[in-house]
Amino acid sequence: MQKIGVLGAGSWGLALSLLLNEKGHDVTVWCYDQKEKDDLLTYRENKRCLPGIKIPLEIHFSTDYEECVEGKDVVVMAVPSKAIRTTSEAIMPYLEKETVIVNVSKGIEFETLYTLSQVIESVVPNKVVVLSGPSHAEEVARHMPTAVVASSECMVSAEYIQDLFITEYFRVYTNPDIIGVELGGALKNVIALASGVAEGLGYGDNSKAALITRGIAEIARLGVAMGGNPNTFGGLTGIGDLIVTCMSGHSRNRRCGELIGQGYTLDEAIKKVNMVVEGVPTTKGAYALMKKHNIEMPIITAIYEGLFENAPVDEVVTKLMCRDKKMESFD
Ligand SMILES: NC(=O)C1=CN([C@@H]2O[C@H](COP(=O)(O)OP(=O)(O)OC[C@H]3O[C@@H](n4cnc5c(N)ncnc54)[C@H](O)[C@@H]3O)[C@@H](O)[C@H]2O)C=CC1
Ligand SMILES: O=C(CO)COP(=O)(O)O
Repeated sequence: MQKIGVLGAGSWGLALSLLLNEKGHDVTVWCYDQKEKDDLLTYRENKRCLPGIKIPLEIHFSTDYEECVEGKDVVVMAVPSKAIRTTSEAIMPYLEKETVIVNVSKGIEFETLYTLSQVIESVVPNKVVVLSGPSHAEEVARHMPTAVVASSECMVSAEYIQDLFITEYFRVYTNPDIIGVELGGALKNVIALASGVAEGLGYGDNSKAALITRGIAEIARLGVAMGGNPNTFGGLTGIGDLIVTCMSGHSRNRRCGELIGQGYTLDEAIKKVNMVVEGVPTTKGAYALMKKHNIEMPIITAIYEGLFENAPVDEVVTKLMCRDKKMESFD
């Protein structure tokens, strides 16, 4: 039995806590505030983001970092990307040096343009593993077969986390290409916003197939420029996660885009989704990375202009479709 702290009591933190508890581990979940903790203790369910999933009594809840981090073998970071740095700083005094950190959050820190493992590593000296892939919490919590990837610069740590999480319904591969794995997981959320907008505008499956296919070309172009292995973008954390997020009714990013396509403002759409929509802050980071690496990313540019420069959606679509004609390329 391993002692595990899970930071974040939203849908993903809870789905992974359930899995680890089923495997016989001792799990303590850090809650953002007293109300989140009280509701979980009262209802043994998170009605906001995982309704209908009961949380067993063996899973503990706390708002105290010390209780969730000190003496743990593994600490799972499942807070929104914007809170990864402050959370890393807050847990630093309680972390033991052997504790392995698993980041399951997806995003880019805008101020530094770091991936989230880079943010964590800039604060704490511990080994960091990224767990990523096509994995909606709503399905994992219901034991629906899912396959993901554990990635780290330290393969011993990646294999430890592979063993920790693997079950008959949750298959975990390893991949040493941490930058490729993380960029795939972060950037797919921006393309999923675009897929949602297409849905909201009443477009069909052709449009979504085009966004997915050209979207992965953009993600891979940036990912390779930043040192990622091109093969990673054809795998679970690349095209796999992009497909599920662009197509699934569970996706928060796709839903947010759909609402925007239907005419809601960005703020209204985020409020209606009522869970973290990582594609929105990630669009800013992706756009800045595109400029920094001098790369062409037309879909990400279109989403940036639509979200942050108030470009009307129909103009954005026309601009995207009427660019100079060219040969199909995959790099
Ligand atoms: N929900 C899913 O199916 C999956 C989510 N992810 C990623 O996991 C991360 C968390 O997502 P969800 O669990 O869906 O989010 P959520 O919105 O359901 O919950 C996030 C949790 O983080 C904590 N939190 C909220 N605001 C905070 C803040 N300002 N500072 C510190 N903690 C805060 C709270 O405990 C909250 O319940 C995101 O980066 C998401 O992209 C990755 C794979 C699957
Ligand atoms: O990363 C995810 C699935 O792999 C979750 O995506 P959403 O945040 O869009 O629901």
